[in-house]
Amino acid sequence: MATAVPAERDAVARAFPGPGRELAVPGATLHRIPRNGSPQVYDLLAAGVGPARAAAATAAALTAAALDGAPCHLVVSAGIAGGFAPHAPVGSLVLADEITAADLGAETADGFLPVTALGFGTVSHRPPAGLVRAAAAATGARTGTVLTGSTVTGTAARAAELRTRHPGALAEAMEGFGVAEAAAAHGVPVLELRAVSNPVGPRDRSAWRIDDALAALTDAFGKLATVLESWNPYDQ
Ligand SMILES: O=C(O)c1cccc(C(=O)CC[C@H]2O[C@@H](n3cnc4c(=O)[nH]cnc43)[C@H](O)[C@@H]2O)c1
Repeated sequence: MATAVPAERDAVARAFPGPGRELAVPGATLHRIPRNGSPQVYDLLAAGVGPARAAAATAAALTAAALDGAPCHLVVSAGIAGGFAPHAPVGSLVLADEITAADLGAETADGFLPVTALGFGTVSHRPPAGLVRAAAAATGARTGTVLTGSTVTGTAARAAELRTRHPGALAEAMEGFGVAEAAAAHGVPVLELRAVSNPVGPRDRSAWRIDDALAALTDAFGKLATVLESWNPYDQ
């Protein structure tokens, strides 16, 4: 599970009985939590803020696990996010059915072109649909696109532009696409679960509800655990 900052990682960790232990691998520090009655473990990672840092740390953790002979079966990008009103209000949970890079491309006189239109790479990853359905049913999360950007939206105009380009977008954060790129490079499926701490739009720090969002994240992971543990990776 890859969060951006330690406060998010600790919110996820509180959902599990623990205790965990710190494990340093080249390029990342993991917080390893045993799974009840199973030789398998949960590795929690505070990967850093932004898609590049998140991709680098997630890739390091995945490589370390593979070299250790215990490859990861699933990567979960998790944390707080901005929610597009009225679709994802503050305090709600959003599970990505699509993880999309919102600003990877080129600006032209005729508008934004995604990098795929330039003939490169990818701009979206799709988590396994069955797992998204089961996880949403267990947690009560709304499902939709979660956008990844390197810049937090700060105006109503930018929020409207993003919704016009991505009508299915429910939330905006800064790491999911980076985590998903690392997972894809390792052939590992990915989920993104976000708790909405603020509306996407005009900057208003007094409107942030970070503690409420972190509590919602803990609650969600408490409900998600049985879904993750019963999920068969061959049931995409
Ligand atoms: O200074 C600001 O105006 C501002 C507004 C919202 C969020 C921030 C952050 O520094 C948090 C970045 C951190 O949290 C995630 N996050 C939370 N809300 C949003 C958002 O509205 N848009 C994008 N990212 C958000 C993000 O994944 C980072 O990890 C500052």
